Amino acid sequence: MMKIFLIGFMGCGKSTMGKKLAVKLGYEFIDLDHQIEKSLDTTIAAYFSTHGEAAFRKLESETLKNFDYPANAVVATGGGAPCFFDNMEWMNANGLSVYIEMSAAALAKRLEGGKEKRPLLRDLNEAQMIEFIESKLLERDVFYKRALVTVNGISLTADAMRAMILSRQ
Ligand SMILES: Nc1ncnc2c1ncn2[C@@H]1O[C@H](COP(=O)(O)OP(=O)(O)O)[C@@H](O)[C@H]1O
Ligand SMILES: O=C(O)C1=C[C@@H](OP(=O)(O)O)[C@@H](O)[C@H](O)C1
Ligand SMILES: [Mg+2]
Repeated sequence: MMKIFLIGFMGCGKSTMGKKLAVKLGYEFIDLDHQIEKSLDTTIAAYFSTHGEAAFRKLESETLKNFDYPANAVVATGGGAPCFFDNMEWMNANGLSVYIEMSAAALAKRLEGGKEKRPLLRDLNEAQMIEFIESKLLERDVFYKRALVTVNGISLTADAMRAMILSRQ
């Protein structure tokens, strides 16, 4: 039984690489944000604007801890998940956490086209984006650094992730 939790800032590739890694490992892929949207029958952006971030964080933590995981799974978490409640400790106690690390500048480039579905970014202009990412990354890095494995998100491949993970088992 193995659960791999992918963590890292918005845009580092948790959802994209998670799907590919799951195929490589023959594990199931679970995107916690998609699970939350499915259970709410609305988007995270819409939920944020009607209920606020605190309500979302509660729901996120409950989904993370109470999801009926298959035996072997690659789990893409949301970028804020490790930074609230005891979520990071829970992940480390229940699986292998993998931090996909990237610089603020590289993240800003990646996120240019993906702002709309991310409520924390959608209202920011280009200058505000880089400023926000820099300060938020600094604040969150202390949580991300508790991951059991760290990989660099630039030119990351599913094969490289697989090799890194298998070497830890
Ligand atoms: N390894 C990668 N190389 C290049 N682009 C990537 C990579 N991983 C993700 N992307 C792109 O970056 C953007 C954000 O990816 P996504 O998987 O949604 O990130 P996250 O789930 O961590 O927020 C998407 O446009 C995706 O196509
Ligand atoms: O960093 C965050 O606080 C968030 C990241 C998002 O997921 P991605 O990291 O997959 O974009 C999503 O959970 C929500 O918009 C909040
Ligand atoms: Mg994602």
